[in-house]
Amino acid sequence: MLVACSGGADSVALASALAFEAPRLGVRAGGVTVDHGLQAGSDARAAEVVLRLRELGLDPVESVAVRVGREGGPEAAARDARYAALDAAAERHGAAAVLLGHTRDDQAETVLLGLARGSGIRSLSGMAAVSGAGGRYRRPFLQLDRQTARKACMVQSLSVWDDPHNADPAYTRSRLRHEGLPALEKALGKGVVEALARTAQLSRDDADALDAWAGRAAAGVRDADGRLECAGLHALPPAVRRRVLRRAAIEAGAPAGSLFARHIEEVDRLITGWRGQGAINLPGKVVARRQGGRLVIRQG
Ligand SMILES: Nc1ncnc2c1ncn2[C@@H]1O[C@H](COP(=O)(O)OP(=O)(O)OP(=O)(O)O)[C@@H](O)[C@H]1O
Repeated sequence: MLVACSGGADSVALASALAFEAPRLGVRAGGVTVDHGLQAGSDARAAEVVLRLRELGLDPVESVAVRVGREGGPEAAARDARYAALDAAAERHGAAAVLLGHTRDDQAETVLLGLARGSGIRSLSGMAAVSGAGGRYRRPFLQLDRQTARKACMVQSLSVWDDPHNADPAYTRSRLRHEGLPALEKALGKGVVEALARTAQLSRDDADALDAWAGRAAAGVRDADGRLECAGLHALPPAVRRRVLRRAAIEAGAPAGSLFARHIEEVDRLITGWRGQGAINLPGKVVARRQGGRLVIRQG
């Protein structure tokens, strides 16, 4: 197992927990830190994290420098580069799992961000405890509050580094962390973070059930040429129909990350609205076109 450590309290606490548990679990435990190169001195900090991980007894430990592109904004680009580097590190070391330090507070923030975007329940289900190809990514602290992780570091005198981005009001997530959630806790009580994390779990179960339903429904409305029958689609509950449409768009080559609810709603109106004919352009050069009683979604 490899722990992905930024040097922040959450992932340092996780690294220490992994080092402690590894002998009992009978696993070899290592660590990796990613240097995004976005701030002056980030390489020195990465070297410091490597030292700390070694002191905890983790082996192998490495720091990986990545080049962050600009696509989708700096936060998204850094995340993409980080996951690519973590994937490569897992391959290099033959690691079955990469542990991430996301906590219940991160989960609550993710749910609120989804709510504010007007997303469906898949977004409200936040981060999964297990994700990635072959279930590589694990988030063992997803039920743990951030304060406990911080305390664990203090009790063990583990030095941690606070990413200045996490406190920078220019970032939506940071405003939510430092202003939004405390205000919500003041108004609604301390249990709000835990409640939001529970919402995430309930939404995940519901979203999984709807996805399974949509998988079966898709087979029922598709003709031999892969076109979708509008009458069959129309008869489906909207939540299932939108999932069938989304799945068809992704199969036609639309990148899942750029396919938003508003795109699917537009395609949905080709079936349910007055626009009997017409075409909707989707990301990835995919076009959804109504042809009489059929809907064709393919590369345009
Ligand atoms: N530069 C990095 N190198 C390695 N892993 C990272 C890095 N940045 C983030 N991670 C991993 O992703 C998790 C979530 O990171 P994120 O920045 O979203 O949250 P955070 O609350 O700042 O976490 P932390 O307190 O551990 O830095 C971290 O706990 C860690 O496991």
